Amino acid sequence: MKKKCLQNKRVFLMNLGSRGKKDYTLFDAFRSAFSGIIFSFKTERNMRIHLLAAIIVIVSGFFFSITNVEWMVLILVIAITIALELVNTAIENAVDLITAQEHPVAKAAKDIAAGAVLIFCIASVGIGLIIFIPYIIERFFM
Ligand SMILES: Nc1ncnc2c1ncn2[C@@H]1O[C@H](COP(=O)(O)OP(=O)(O)OP(=O)(O)O)[C@@H](O)[C@H]1O
Repeated sequence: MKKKCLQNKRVFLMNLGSRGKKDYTLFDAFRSAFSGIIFSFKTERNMRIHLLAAIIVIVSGFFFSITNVEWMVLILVIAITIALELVNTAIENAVDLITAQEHPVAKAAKDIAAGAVLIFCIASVGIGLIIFIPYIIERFFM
């Protein structure tokens, strides 16, 4: 999958060169951004896990009728998690483009990017617990 996307990217860049940068419209930019998001969902298992977690959190938000401020926090947390995973995917692809060989610097780059996602995921779980535990206690234990 990654190889095919890399091939597509090379073909795209070659075509772009012949069309000229000016022909790259705002619509093209949005399309590229969406194809990046779809690429990440197709190639990254973690991204699909984030999506599943986001769906569970959103359904729980409706179930417990959380407040507007809590919705804003959750939306922000979901968006940042997915955005970080997208950056992580971009770094992984950039590293793979630079070297197909095992290299300690390539490992460090990928591990650090993954670490950034992990840190925010841990914070997200904490935020989720702070928001939902009082609702769970009120609904099921009182
Ligand atoms: N070129 C490389 N040289 C050395 N180690 C590498 C290299 N490529 C990947 N690794 C190691 O393998 C791990 C997994 O890399 P991979 O590119 O498969 O990402 P991934 O499975 O999508 O990772 P993640 O789940 O962390 O997003 C990296 O975190 C790194 O430790």
